[in-house]
Amino acid sequence: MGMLVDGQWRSDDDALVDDDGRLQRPSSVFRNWVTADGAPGPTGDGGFRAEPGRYHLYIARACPWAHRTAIFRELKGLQDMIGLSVTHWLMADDGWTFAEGPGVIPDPIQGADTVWQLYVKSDRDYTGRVTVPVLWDTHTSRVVSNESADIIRMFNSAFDAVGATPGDFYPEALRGEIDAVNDRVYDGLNNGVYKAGFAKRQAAYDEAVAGVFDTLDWLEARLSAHEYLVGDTLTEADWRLFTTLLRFDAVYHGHFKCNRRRIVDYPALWAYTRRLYAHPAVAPTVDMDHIKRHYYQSHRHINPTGIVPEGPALDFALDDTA
Ligand SMILES: N[C@@H](CCC(=O)N[C@@H](CS)C(=O)NCC(=O)O)C(=O)O
Repeated sequence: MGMLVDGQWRSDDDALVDDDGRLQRPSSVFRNWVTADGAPGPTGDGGFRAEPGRYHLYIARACPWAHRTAIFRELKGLQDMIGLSVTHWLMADDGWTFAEGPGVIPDPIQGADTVWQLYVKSDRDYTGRVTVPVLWDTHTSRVVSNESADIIRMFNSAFDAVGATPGDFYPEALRGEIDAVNDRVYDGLNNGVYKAGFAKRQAAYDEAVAGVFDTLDWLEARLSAHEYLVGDTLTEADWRLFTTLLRFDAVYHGHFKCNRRRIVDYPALWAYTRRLYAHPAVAPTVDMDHIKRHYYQSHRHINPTGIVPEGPALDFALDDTA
C-alpha cells in the first residue's frame, strides 16, 4: 500500500484504519463526468464530451470496483471506443503497477509504470490514495474520474449517440429503488467485506461481519422471489452486487474471515451469481488468478506468508445438471 502526498509517493502508509480498528474508506477525488455533449455532469468540470477514442480505462482485474467498469464497457459495446489497461495483480510498495505478467495490459497512453504516475501527471500536487479504476482523458491528460459508481453511469448512457450498444441499466423509473438497494449493498456487502477484512479490533470485525450476513440474508430472500434485484429487470444494482458475489467464496470467506456461510450455501444467491456470470459481457472481464493472487499476496498485514490457497473449486458455468 501507499499514497501520494503533495505529488510524492509514500509507500509506508497505513492510514485507512481508525483508532477503533475500523476501516475508513476515503471518498474518490476526481469526480468529473463524460457526457454526450460535454456539459458538466452532477459533479466536477465540464468539457469531457463522449468521443470514440478519446478516453482510456485503467483497471485491476482483482478489484471489484474496477470490475464494474470493465463489465459496463462490455455491456455497452465500448471496447473499440475506450481503450483498456490492466495492472499487475500485486499491489505492493509501488501500489498498482504495470509490471509484466500474465493478463497485464501496459499503458499505451502515458507509458506509465505505476498508476500513481498517472495521478501525478493529472495533478502534480495530488494528495490522497491512488485507486483503480481510473478513467483518463487523452485530450487533456487528466483523470476524468476515479469513482466506479460514476464511471458505470457514464458508460451506461453518454456514448449512446456515438454507437454504444443500446441498453439502459439505470432506467429513470427505477432510479429511486436502485439507489436504495445500492446503498444497502454497498454498506453491508461491497464495502462490508472490506470492513470485516481490514478490521484491527474484534468489535470492529464482529460488527462488520454481522452486517455482511444480514445483507446476504436479505438478498437471498429478495432473490428467492425475483430474478433480479430491482423491477424484474437487469440493472446497475445487479452488476454492483455481482462483482462482490463472484469474489466471495474464493477470497472474502477465507482472507477477509467472512465465513459464517459461503455463497454456494445460499440457493437463490448462487443461482443468481451463475446466471449473471453466463451473461456474455462477463467472461472477458473475469480473471480468478488475478483476484486470488492480489488479495492473498498484497495484504501482508492479513496474510504475512503471501500463500495463495488452492481452493475452493468453484463452477460458475451453468450446465444442464444444475
Ligand atoms: N470508491 C472507489 C474505490 C476504489 C478502490 O478502493 N480501489 C482499490 C482496489 S479494490 C484500490 O485501488 N485501493 C488502493 C489504495 O487504497 O491504496 C471506486 O469505487 O472506484
